[in-house]
Parts: sequence; structure tokens; C-alpha cells
Amino acid sequence: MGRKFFVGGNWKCTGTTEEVKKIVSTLNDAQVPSSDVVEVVVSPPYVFLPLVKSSLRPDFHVAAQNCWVKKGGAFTGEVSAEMLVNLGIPWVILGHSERRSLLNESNEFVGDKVAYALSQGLKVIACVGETLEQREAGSTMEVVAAQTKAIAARVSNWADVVLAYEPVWAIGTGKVASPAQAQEASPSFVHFELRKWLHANTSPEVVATTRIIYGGSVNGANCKELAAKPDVDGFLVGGASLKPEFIDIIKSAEVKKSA
Ligand SMILES: O=C(CO)COP(=O)(O)O
Repeated sequence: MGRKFFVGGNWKCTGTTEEVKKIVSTLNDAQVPSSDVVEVVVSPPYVFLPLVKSSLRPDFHVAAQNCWVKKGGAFTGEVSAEMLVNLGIPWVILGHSERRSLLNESNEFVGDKVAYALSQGLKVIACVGETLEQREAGSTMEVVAAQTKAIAARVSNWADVVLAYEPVWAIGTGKVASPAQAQEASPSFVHFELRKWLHANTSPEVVATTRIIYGGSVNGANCKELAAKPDVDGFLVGGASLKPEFIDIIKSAEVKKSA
């Protein structure tokens, strides 16, 4: 199969220099599976990128949480893909639901950002996911497919894309779809459907190699059960990525290895 487990930590808009140093030191001291087994990427706010980049262990990598949709210039307050490349930041998260909903980023805008970031040599964690209303209306796959389509329409090379399925209703709420819930609500089911979507709309190689990771209230207690699901290739973790349990989440890659 050859999809390396991926664990991302999205620190969102939190932290002080002291807190960042503490998290980095916890990560640096941790015993985790080798980078052959799991790819670990942490995503601090922009202002802490140089600090994290220069102090984080070399087997973990760094992602920005966003970047501008095109070449930098007169765009006050924005950070360009070129600047991230210049700083040696290899990854960027794009299309997070908090940006889609709070900052009105449309599917097309996110697709354009993904395409531009890739064109500059960044690797992209592209986020998709439905809201509670959309899920209750039964339109989960329609929404997620439209978000993925806007990316696929602009991207021909998927080698540097990780797709993150993050149902909005599961982010920061403590609610994770469990196997006990209706099957269509469970992350593995949406992951399965997403892979089917890739099958219908991309190439066999993209289907086989693209990692589809899950985000939404992943923690040290539920990560192993989620990691065992066949179409879950890793996690994008918010709250728990700021805590020592992030190490346990990284270690859940072992579940996949032995599966
Ligand atoms: O939004 C998320 C990661 O990008 C998930 O956040 P939580 O893990 O805090 O639910």
C-alpha cells in the first residue's frame, strides 16, 4: 500500500514563546517510531515558525497554517508561499474549516491556494469537511466531494498533497464519530468514500498513494481505535497536539504498521 502514517499537530492561534519552547522540548525528548513509520509535522502560528524550525528535532517537520493565494506583493497582513520556502518551511495547511467558515474562504479560493503553494514547492495538507447542518441534511459526501473537486480541478500532481477530512462538528467538541454511530457518520466511512471519489476522478496511482488523514477531537485515548481503520492514514490534531498525549497519537502509527 505504501502510505506512510502522517500525524500533524495544528497549534492554531495559540501559544507564547515560553509555551512553544516547552512543547518543542517535550517533542524533542520523546521516543517515537522512526520516520520510516510515521511522518510528523507540527504547525505553529507564523510568528513562531523560525523558532520551531530551528529548535525542533530534524525528523519532525514544520507547516505553516496558511499562505497567500498567489505571489507576494501589496497584500497587507498576508504571508506568501515564497516566504515559507525562503524560511525552509516544507509544509502548509490550506482550507482549514476555521478559515473557510470564519474568513469565508471558498472552495475555489482554497483550490487556487493549493495549486499556487504546490507550484512553489510546498507540500500541502488540504482540509475538507462538512458542518453539522450539512451532515444532518445528509449532504456530507456532496460537500466533501465539492471541496475536493475544487482542489482536484487545479492540481495534477498529488504527490505532495495530504487530504485532511475534518468534520466541523468534531473539531474541538470532544465528539468523534465512533463505530457505534451510524456508519455514514464515521470518519472511516467518509475516508472510504473519499478514496472512491479519487478513484473516479484521478488516477490509480493517486488513489493508492494519497494519504487521507482524520481531524476532529483526536486524543491519546481514541487514536489507536481510529488509526486501526483501514482508510485512516493519520491525523490532524488540534487541542491534543499541545499536550504530551500528542506523543501517544504519534505512536498510534504502530497500530497501522502491525495491522
Ligand atoms: O481542527 C483540528 C485540526 O486541524 C482539530 O482540532 P481538535 O483536535 O482540537 O478537535
